[in-house]
Amino acid sequence: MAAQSEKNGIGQIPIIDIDISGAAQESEVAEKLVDAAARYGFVYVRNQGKDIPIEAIENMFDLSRTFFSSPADEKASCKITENNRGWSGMHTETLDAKNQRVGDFKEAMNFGEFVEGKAQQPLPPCFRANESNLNQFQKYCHTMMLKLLKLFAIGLKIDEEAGGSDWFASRHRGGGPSGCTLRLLHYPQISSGSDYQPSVDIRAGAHSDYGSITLLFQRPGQPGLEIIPPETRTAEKNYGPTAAWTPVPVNPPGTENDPSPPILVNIGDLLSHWTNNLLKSTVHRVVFPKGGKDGGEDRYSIAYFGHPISSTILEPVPSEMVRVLALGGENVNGSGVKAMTADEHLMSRLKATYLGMYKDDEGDKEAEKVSTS
Ligand SMILES: O=C(O)CCC(=O)C(=O)O
Ligand SMILES: [Fe+2]
Repeated sequence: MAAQSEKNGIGQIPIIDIDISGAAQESEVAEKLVDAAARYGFVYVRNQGKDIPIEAIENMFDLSRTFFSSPADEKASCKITENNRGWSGMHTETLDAKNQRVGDFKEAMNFGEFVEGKAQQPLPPCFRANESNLNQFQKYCHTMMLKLLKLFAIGLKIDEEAGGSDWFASRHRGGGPSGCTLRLLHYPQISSGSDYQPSVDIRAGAHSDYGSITLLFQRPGQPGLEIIPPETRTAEKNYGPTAAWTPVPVNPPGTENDPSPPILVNIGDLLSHWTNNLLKSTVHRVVFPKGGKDGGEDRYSIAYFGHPISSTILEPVPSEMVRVLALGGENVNGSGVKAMTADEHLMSRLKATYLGMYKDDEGDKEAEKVSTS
């Protein structure tokens, strides 16, 4: 099928088809992908079940519902630890501490990498019985991430002699652990009598993702994601209610008849930092549906956070498009910045998110330093 990209109006995130045949089409799609990532930091990837079978996505959502409805002590048996794996309950995570009164109205389950098909973390019975499906789903996501990274490298015209189209992908596969994380998310509906304040409370506070790229799976009829388009962002980092929050529909026009909503792909802080902010790490959040206290439905989503191999040194990207953006200061290509590894970058961001879980308090300071915002 022909690759297709359309900008359906101002402020709308482009929809791209990555079902590619032939090199000419590949570079056309790659260019569109880089344009979308440079302008919005987000792009919809049509989902016809070619990269990831629709059934595998449906099964993951079924499993997610089963897990989140299981008894509290079962969930507590795999509680999140410093390695960022496991279950985090309601209000555990506070993505935007400056603007939030309480933590996010969500619960989540993080899976780190599997080794030889086995999870490297405690699993409650429902996941234990589905370990091979979880492993397979993670593989699908990882493979799709590598395909996208290849397209980004082509779109950025990375120098052939330095590795060309494989430059990013080769730093995300084989040889050692990485921060790659599969995350199931559940945003429960508000029960009557709960301490929920519609004017301030939020399902997931404003944040940008930490890694290279994120794949996000959403469900029809369960909206809530919003972004601040980079071009509307102000210098003073206003992520509060008066920022230019723009809803991101689950099914943008033209995708309603696809077998599954498009997969949203967004750029994380690390890839933005790495490309001297050519690709944007866009701030986003998840809000409650309008309608008040007793309204709304449960919302489920699944995110795959792609990261380079932990020991990867974030050396300058050998691309003229990236080099011309080197202005010094925060840029990897500039002077005076310590070349950090992917793992150092990730740890600095995690410490800022899970207030209190990491014992030292350096996280906030380090996060400020590496933030691409
Ligand atoms: O649930 C969503 O739609 C977004 C989740 C998200 O942004 C995250 O977990 O980083
Ligand atoms: Fe996110």
